[in-house]
Amino acid sequence: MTPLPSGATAALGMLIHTPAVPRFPCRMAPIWLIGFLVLALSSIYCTVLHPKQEMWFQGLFPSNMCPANASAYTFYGIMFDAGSTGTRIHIYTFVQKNPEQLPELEGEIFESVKPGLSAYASEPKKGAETVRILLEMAKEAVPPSHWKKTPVVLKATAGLRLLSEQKAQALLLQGMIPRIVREVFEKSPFLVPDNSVGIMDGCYEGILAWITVNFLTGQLYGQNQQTVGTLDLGGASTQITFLPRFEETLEQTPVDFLSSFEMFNSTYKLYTHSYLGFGLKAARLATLGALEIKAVDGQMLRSSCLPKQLEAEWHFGGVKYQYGGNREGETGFEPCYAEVVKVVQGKLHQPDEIRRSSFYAFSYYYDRAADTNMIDYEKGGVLEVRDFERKAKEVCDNMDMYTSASPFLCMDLTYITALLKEGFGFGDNTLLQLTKKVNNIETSWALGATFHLLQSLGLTH
Ligand SMILES: O=c1ccn([C@@H]2O[C@H](COP(=O)(O)OP(=O)(O)O)[C@@H](O)[C@H]2O)c(=O)[nH]1
Ligand SMILES: [Ca+2]
Repeated sequence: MTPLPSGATAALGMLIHTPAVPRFPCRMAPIWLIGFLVLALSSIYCTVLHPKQEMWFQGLFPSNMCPANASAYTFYGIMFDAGSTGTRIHIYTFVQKNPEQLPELEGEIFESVKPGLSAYASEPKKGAETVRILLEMAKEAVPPSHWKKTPVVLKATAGLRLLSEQKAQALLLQGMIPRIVREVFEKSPFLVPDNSVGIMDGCYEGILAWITVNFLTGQLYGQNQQTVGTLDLGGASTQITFLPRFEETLEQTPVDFLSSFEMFNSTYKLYTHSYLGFGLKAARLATLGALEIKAVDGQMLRSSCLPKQLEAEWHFGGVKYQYGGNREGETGFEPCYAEVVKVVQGKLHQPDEIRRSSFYAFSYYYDRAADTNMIDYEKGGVLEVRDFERKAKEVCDNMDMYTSASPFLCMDLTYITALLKEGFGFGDNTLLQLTKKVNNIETSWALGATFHLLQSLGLTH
């Protein structure tokens, strides 16, 4: 495994450049008065306020105009996350205040589109166009003088790895989407490193998300580091990553679940695994039995986790599925749990230690908890594993009241419960910190991947 950045950002100093500029009266002030005001404000800004406080006039001054800041320089990194359900752009701004200090992460611009690139298997040009439109945003966010030295990279995750064989060949082996996306990058004014478009190995997904979360929560530098484990639930795959505290965990873990890397002068030996086919949407297909059937077209797939009278169509990864409720048979939490548990039982490694730890959980864990008002959509919150089970029972046993927004709500909550308890082996009272953003930065593998990228290009000191 390639070593991860040893000298990346060590402190978070976030200045928010969204000044609320008051409206001035139309009459022009005398020119000397304007000059005096500019000098006075810039001097207050440079000597007293910068970088501690946010003021309406702050955005009027370039960050390098203050003498104390003369050696500060800003640089950027652009990371695309091509996931199974959507494509996202992360544009990060870093500031190096002086050569002795590590650069700081100043902020992130984030945007996403749906569906993901795998939905464009038969029309790769359209897929690449979604990337081009997102990249236009980067031209707004990064000043033209920095375009040439700002790297742009796209990493695809589980969606593309799951595509049916024929389409996967067209897409990956012949490299249609990667080739066209690379052309989009080459036509842009940004720096296009070698291997700028590719598929990310599952184990990196977990490690890089763990780095992001532990960096953002301040656990990768300074004293008293108490790292936190991370749980990511994508559409097609799911990852679990933590730093084992007990020797016996290391002894009882298969070697391919352990990865070592160095960061901020420390070496971390992480437990990490990506389970392909255990993402929320892949689990829906597995529950419906769609993965065992070769030609799913025309087959009605039924489940006790769906509203009884439902019959509908669902497109995922370029394939059309027809699904519906158990018209004749049972519906509700119990029969649903019995169906769903088969998808996970005995298929995942269960490290003992996790029963005694707490974890950060994001992506679909967050979305389903927010959809059912267990947490605030903006702020997130802390839940116990048993809260997912309680909510799954409530939704599945009252399907008509809950499933108008998504017919899969009962199945999704039941799957999350089964994955946590029967899959990973978490206890009922294990605490989960549901988090979408920390300090306004997305909890995604993309930040960890950008550290790695900047380090490999020698852009961080
Ligand atoms: O920046 C992101 C990336 C993903 N997600 C969540 O993760 C889900 C699915 O993940 P993804 O499409 O990345 O699937 P994967 O390819 O990881 O299996 C999305 O619907 C979101 O809920 C998110 O909240 N922010
Ligand atoms: Ca993902």
